[in-house]
Amino acid sequence: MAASNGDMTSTHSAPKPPPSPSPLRSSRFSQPKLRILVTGGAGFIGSHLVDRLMENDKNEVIVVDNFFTGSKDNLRKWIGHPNFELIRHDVTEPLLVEVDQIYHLACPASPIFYKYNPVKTIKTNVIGTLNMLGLAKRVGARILLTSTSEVYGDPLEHPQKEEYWGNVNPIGVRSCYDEGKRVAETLMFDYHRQHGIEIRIARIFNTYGPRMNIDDGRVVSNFIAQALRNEPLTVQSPGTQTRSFCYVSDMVDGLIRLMEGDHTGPINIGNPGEFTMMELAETVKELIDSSILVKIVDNTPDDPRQRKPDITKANNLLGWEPKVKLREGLPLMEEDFRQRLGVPKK
Ligand SMILES: NC(=O)c1ccc[n+]([C@@H]2O[C@H](COP(=O)([O-])OP(=O)(O)OC[C@H]3O[C@@H](n4cnc5c(N)ncnc54)[C@H](O)[C@@H]3O)[C@@H](O)[C@H]2O)c1
Ligand SMILES: O=c1ccn([C@@H]2O[C@H](COP(=O)(O)OP(=O)(O)O[C@H]3OC[C@@H](O)[C@H](O)[C@H]3O)[C@@H](O)[C@H]2O)c(=O)[nH]1
Repeated sequence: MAASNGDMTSTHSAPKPPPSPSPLRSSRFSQPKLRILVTGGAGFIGSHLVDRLMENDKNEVIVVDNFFTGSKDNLRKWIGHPNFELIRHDVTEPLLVEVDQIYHLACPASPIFYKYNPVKTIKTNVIGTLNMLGLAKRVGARILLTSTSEVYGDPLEHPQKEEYWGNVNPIGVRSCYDEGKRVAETLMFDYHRQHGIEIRIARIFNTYGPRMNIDDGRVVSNFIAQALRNEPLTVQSPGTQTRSFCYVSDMVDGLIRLMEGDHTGPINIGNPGEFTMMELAETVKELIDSSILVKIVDNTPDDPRQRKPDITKANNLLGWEPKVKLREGLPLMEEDFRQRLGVPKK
């Protein structure tokens, strides 16, 4: 188990050795495939991750999802494949499967969905993560949590480094998600220190790309869908708030490098290109239709005013950096949205 240079765990007491994996792993007679569980694998990032994992014939992928925001459609091409299994299951209930790695993504990610049933969101983050850690402990699996830039809250440091502890409202309407993910990170490190579980934590910054729900509610999907429907782009006030947008293929690459590497994290995975929401609206207009209007609408409480990852760690420890610029990624998403909305390019 690695606690390497620059790793935050090196400042804590030495963790226990990890629990042993299944005896089958050391068999000299059979060479079993690597069994990988992806929770939330029917969602946006999860399904792209599954596509990448399934490219390797030595992997067997099990997806667990309750289909709250995810869909079987995202996995259609793998259903029936001998290396693939899809289980309808809610991670707030215990799960008994035999696996070697766990990518734990299950959790609604768009603010409109995680605020829809905040108690369920926090249960998913806390009980769901506890269940996946219990599973990792029993079977000796390595587990990766997709945490979030929202652990930095409305950040007072800019750009955000992993060492920054954040500025989060513990009782606000976003807290079910922000604080839920913070507790999930705590649980990961406690299981690591107390039980020697091999953990990996990715702090994901806003990610976009094909396959996002058309009505996901996040800003990139909203603007593209609005532009294609000839509706005004709804910029939430003041419009000067910033985000950094990472294309989904870069994100998946970062997650796999983190899982396969020697560093527990937390590690920021995101694209440091920073845009105001007004700039994003102007870029979408320029790409899709310059006659589209922009409408300033009310914002929601506790919306972070700025967000930009410092990716020095991802760069140095994982050899990772994003490749796809916003202006390259948006047209790929536009094409996917055109197909799904049935709006051909003029
Ligand atoms: N996309 C982003 O910008 C972003 C940013 C930061 C963190 N993340 C994290 O990445 C992960 C995936 O995000 P996404 O954008 O693909 O969102 P998504 O909503 O498309 O995917 C989440 C998936 O989890 C499933 N799910 C939700 N609750 C569940 C439960 N209790 N049991 C089983 N399955 C459940 C959903 O049905 C869905 O398939 C989430 O953990 C999210 O917090 C995403
Ligand atoms: O129609 C819209 C939607 C959103 N916005 C603005 O766009 C910005 C980004 O909002 P989004 O809803 O896309 O996403 P957020 O940045 O708030 O959270 C996101 O990033 C962190 C992840 O963990 C979350 O899963 C993800 O939703 C906000 O400032 C919001 O006010 C608009 O201007 N118009």
